[in-house]
Amino acid sequence: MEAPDENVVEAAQEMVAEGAPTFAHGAAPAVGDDGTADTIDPPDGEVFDVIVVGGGPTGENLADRAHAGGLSVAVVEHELVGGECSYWACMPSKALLRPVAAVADARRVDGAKQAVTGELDVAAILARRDEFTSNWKDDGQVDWLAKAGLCLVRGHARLDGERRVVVRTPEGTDRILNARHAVALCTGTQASVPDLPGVAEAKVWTSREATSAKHVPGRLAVIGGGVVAVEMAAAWRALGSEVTLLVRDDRLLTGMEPFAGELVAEKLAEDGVDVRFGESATAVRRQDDGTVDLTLAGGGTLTADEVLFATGRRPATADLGLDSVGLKPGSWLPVDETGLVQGVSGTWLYSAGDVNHRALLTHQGKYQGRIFGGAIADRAFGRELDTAPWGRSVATADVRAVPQVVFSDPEAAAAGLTLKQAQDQGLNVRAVDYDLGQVAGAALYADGYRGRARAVVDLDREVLVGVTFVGPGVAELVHSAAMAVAAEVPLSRLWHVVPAYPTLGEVWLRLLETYRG
Ligand SMILES: Cc1cc2nc3c(=O)[nH]c(=O)nc-3n(C[C@H](O)[C@H](O)[C@H](O)COP(=O)(O)OP(=O)(O)OC[C@H]3O[C@@H](n4cnc5c(N)ncnc54)[C@H](O)[C@@H]3O)c2cc1C
Ligand SMILES: NC(=O)c1ccc[n+]([C@@H]2O[C@H](COP(=O)([O-])OP(=O)(O)OC[C@H]3O[C@@H](n4cnc5c(N)ncnc54)[C@H](O)[C@@H]3O)[C@@H](O)[C@H]2O)c1
Repeated sequence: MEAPDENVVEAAQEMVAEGAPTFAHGAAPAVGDDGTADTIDPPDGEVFDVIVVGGGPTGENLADRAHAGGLSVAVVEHELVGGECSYWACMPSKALLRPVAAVADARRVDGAKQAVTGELDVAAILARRDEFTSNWKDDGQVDWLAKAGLCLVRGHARLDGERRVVVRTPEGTDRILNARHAVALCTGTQASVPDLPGVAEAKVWTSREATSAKHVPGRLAVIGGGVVAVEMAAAWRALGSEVTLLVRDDRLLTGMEPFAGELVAEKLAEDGVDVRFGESATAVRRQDDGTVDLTLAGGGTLTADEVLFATGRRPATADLGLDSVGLKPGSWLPVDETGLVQGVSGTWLYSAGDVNHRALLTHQGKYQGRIFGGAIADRAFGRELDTAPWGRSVATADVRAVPQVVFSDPEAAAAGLTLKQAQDQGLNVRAVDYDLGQVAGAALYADGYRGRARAVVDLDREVLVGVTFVGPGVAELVHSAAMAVAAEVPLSRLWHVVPAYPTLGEVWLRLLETYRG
């Protein structure tokens, strides 16, 4: 099976349909040739209108949009085209979790549960996961780049002053690229592991090992309480590991409404995960027999076969030549609303995706890629940008309407702000809550359905600024929430958006009825 790739399929179809040419290196048509563009006189090397560093989902989309806007684009990638998401993050993690959810759903329906008589087939799940990562080969995405008319440069890129990038190729030579208009840094993040005694020698797991492991560890200790910790604890528990989850906070998923973490923790514990709040490790030691001992902050030790540090991310900018443009190596790259890196003069240096720290999610990186790629082309051709909120050239949704799904059991799906985030922003809001189990569609979906929904209403404008659903099957509701929040649909009009009966979506009506009283 050829694994579908969420990052590229749509754009590939579009570009293939257009029959976009593959540029020879440096020979691409130059916008500067018409005399209207901002040009440079490169001392040496090849010249492109735009150089994109990092061929992850963000870089691919930004490159595609800049090219569609009429610019020649080089994409530099030092590992696999497709980035973290395709090989060690979204795709493999969801490939591990989907069979778990399918069986859990069947087990929640009387009449269906009787048909689930066996265990999960771990080997088949791992094999299917491997297919979804194309066995960690990027041929499919490399083909797409070529069809999209983008030039792939393999190697490690470093900035070397304004609009100049030096690429250390796999052969060990340096290739110099000059950008007429823009350099876009889309280098993503790496796992951030705390510098505990023994951690470097202990060969601990990060998200990379947790998503690509070929064997199920007997005992897995997971450190962290965020999305990676929750999803990977759920996946490996279902695949057979004894999992201990060490959470230094007093709840899981602190970025979401509190009830999300509560319901997820409850079910993880029911499924046999040992969830310990207010606990973390202070030292790690890999023993001669291969097991790992964790010294616990609260006293005592925990022995496991593997330990996963799911303790957040750091920007992949330590070896990117940032000092050559006055930026600090290893720092995040915050941007203005059009993607320009703050602290660098001119309109040539952009950053997009995880590395700018706006919203560490594939779909938001792709969104920024579309918006900033368009802004780069507009600036190159001297077109006026539309920078009003929700305008063509700004990534407003990053701050107002980010959707996210945690693929735990139950799923947690949210768009926009939590109640607390809205209050912290000074908005005059009210939370409207509803027990999802009371919705007919939910009762049909699963016997004894447990779930909850919250809408956060901006009382001054009577629009929604945030919506959260927690329960089996709610992932597919998230786009309705994102639409309501991003489109700022007045509640008076939402009243006319009639949910089909009997679906989970009827929760929308119940939330509105509860609000109206
Ligand atoms: C376990 C896990 C599960 C996740 N699940 C989801 C999910 O379900 N949904 C979701 O939306 N998000 C998910 N995420 C987050 C998602 O993976 C990231 O938001 C996304 O990958 C960011 O895309 P990016 O293109 O900005 O960066 P990346 O995907 O990290 O791509 C950056 C690319 O740049 C390359 N690069 C870096 N430095 C250089 C250099 N100097 N020279 C050349 N190339 C370079 C890298 O090799 C890489 O290919 C998950 C993350 C993890 C860890
Ligand atoms: N389904 C999805 O959308 C999905 C799935 C996985 C990851 N992601 C994204 O990837 C990013 C990374 O996820 P993550 O879970 O690694 O990071 P995170 O920042 O969401 O969570 C990190 C967790 O580690 C804990 N932690 C940090 N340092 C620690 C330390 N020294 N000791 C003990 N605990 C510590 C934090 O308290 C927190 O609970 C997130 O932004 C997330 O949105 C998304």
